[in-house]
Amino acid sequence: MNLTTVKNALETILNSSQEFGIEEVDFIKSLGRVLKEDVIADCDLPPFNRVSMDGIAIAEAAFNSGQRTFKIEGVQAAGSPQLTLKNNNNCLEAMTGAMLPDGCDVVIQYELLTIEHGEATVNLETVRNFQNIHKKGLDRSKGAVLIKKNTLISSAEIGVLATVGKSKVKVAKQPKVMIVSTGNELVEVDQIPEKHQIRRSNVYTLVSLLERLHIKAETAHILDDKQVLETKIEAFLNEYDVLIFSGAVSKGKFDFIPEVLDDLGVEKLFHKVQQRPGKPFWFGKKICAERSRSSKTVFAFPGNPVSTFVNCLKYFYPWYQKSVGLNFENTQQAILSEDFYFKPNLTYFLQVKLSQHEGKIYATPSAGKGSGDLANLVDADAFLELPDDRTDFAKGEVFPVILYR
Ligand SMILES: Nc1nc2c(c(=O)[nH]1)N[C@H]1C(S)=C(S)[C@@H](COP(=O)(O)OP(=O)(O)OC[C@H]3O[C@@H](n4cnc5c(N)ncnc54)[C@H](O)[C@@H]3O)O[C@H]1N2
Ligand code: MOO
Ligand SMILES: [Mg+2]
Repeated sequence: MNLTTVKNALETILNSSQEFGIEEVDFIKSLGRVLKEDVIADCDLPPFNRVSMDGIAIAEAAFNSGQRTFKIEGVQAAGSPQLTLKNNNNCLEAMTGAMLPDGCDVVIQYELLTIEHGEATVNLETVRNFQNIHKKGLDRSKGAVLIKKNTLISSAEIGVLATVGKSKVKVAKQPKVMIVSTGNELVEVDQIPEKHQIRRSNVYTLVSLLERLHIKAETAHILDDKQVLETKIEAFLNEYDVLIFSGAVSKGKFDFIPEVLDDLGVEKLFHKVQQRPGKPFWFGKKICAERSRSSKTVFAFPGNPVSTFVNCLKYFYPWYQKSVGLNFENTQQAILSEDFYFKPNLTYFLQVKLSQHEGKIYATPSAGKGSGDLANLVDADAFLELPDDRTDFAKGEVFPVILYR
């Protein structure tokens, strides 16, 4: 049997990544999306010399000439236009966030003052020019690139978008995704299964995995009926950019997905990967004739829950990340905390529990009872990727790790 290596499978998948265009969204809805324009400072940051302590604003020259008591001329509040110190020997009370009054270059906080009869006396030997003043343009200058194109928007970026007045922002369009489960044995979550049935769980795992990427996928369930599968999948291929299947890709009498996809003109790029779990993974693409640049991508994951889970993380995630312009290299690694043995000539995605010790991340095997044991996923945190070229993995060795928490 001809198995594709994990490396080749991933390479094929990354080579078939595609862009889905750009759209403009309200900045507050852009969390988790990928920015498709540079965000520029529309003014200096801060935009004016900003008082950073509540107190009084004075002229340094007056202080340096020996003066310690200053008559209060008025109050410079935040949100009020800039005042001017009329007499250089006086002061203005000035609040945090206010413009530094014209003629002042030092702010002294209330804690270091005594105020009596409209005069402030300073209990200090020296002052520093521009003390307690956040200087105009100190953080960034007008015109500076504050956020680069292709940045994943987090709460930090949301604040910056707001501050430069980007109420609408250009982001990568998300692919339209349909997640399909198959199988006569599956019933809905709110149903009581018969003795021969189980509840349908994989689609919900997949929906939630895609939600972490801020993709809102739709779902469907199709029984093991080739004709029905053909009709429904044909319609889905017309409507969606990506189809993700779970189940019916192995050798069973009712594992119709590969032949149905073939009948519908989806080109198989590989079927079966040299890995466990998730070996019968089928991946393909359909080029749409009428819009030649657009194509449909099909991830048909094996039905066992752990297979579906790990394959979505290992293959769909980087495909999506590359498609929208994000860095997709998984550089995370962990140290195996005990010896492990795995005989088959397959890349093994070992379920592990992670822990930290002296700044290092350790992975303790929590292998579970095979790819049907989805309960074990709750006890683990990640998959440690053990290469297919050997059987013994020693305590202390470092391997790539795919986290899901
Ligand atoms: N003769 C062989 N049999 C099998 C092989 C093989 O190489 N030769 N491979 C095994 C491996 S490995 C896997 S993985 C599974 C893959 O099976 P399918 O992709 O064909 O999936 P199904 O047969 O439909 O289901 C397998 C298993 O998963 C359960 N399942 C399916 N969908 C869901 C869902 N949405 N939620 C929860 N559970 C689901 C299903 O009930 C089955 O128990 O094939 C092996 N067999
Ligand atoms: O690929 Mo299967 O997932 O080993 O059970
Ligand atoms: Mg099967």
